[in-house]
Amino acid sequence: MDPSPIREITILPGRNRHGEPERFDAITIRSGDTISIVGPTGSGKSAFINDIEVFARNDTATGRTVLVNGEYPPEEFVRDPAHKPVALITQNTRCLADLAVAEFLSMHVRSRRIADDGLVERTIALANEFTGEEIRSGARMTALSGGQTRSLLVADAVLIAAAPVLLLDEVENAGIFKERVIEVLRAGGKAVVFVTHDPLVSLLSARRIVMRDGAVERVIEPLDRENEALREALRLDGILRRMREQIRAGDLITGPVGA
Ligand SMILES: Nc1ncnc2c1ncn2[C@@H]1O[C@H](COP(=O)(O)OP(=O)(O)OP(=O)(O)O)[C@@H](O)[C@H]1O
Repeated sequence: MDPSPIREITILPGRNRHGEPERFDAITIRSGDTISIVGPTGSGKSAFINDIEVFARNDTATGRTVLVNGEYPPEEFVRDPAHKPVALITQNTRCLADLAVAEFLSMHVRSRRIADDGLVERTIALANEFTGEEIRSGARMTALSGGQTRSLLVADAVLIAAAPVLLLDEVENAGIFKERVIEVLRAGGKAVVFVTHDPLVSLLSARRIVMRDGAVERVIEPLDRENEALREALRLDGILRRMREQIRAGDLITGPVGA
């Protein structure tokens, strides 16, 4: 029998790097939530999402505990990839299967016993909404670029694994359209937690967790107080995106850039 659906994931405080207790009560993640984890290098951002990925029970370096629907999660959530409700995608996520993209996805569809003929094509189409470099169904998985691989794995996590919670560890640096990813995840009722150094991703998230010294230092919910900053970040991101494309295409960038 399938474990009951996830309503919420709760993170209970642990300790900072010096063994002192963290000063938050509990952080709850629900469907549709967008959360960014920010803070200096080495402040414990990845450790925070790794605690969620492994459903920590005071058994990791941070001493945090992660509950599902207010209880310790069932064993399948932790051990069985087919039931795991959390998908973690990092910059280092690589695919070792030497298969064509469509074969790889079909294998995943079959292993989950999903009867849906168009699912593989829809997954590739969704991945192509996330990346500017088109992924073709016949391409080898091992030949995809970093941005293509992560776009495909996000699309796979959304449509085939159907994970309700996505943890994305600094995936934005490598050729992914972050706005589109956030839009799709939000519309699909996913909860998404980003570890990020990118101001736009942080501003697009509804909540921001600030890490320092291995601990959660603050949880910020800006509501609409950052709307102006968000508008500006979107404008600047658009300029940078166009420049990146022109540079990649070998063009010389002349004339006004702010249009
Ligand atoms: N509360 C803690 N107690 C003890 N060790 C911790 C704690 N939090 C994080 N660490 C350890 O500190 C190191 C750095 O943490 P982490 O990789 O999570 O930082 P980060 O903010 O993701 O850094 P970067 O921005 O460079 O990716 C890791 O080895 C991690 O296991």
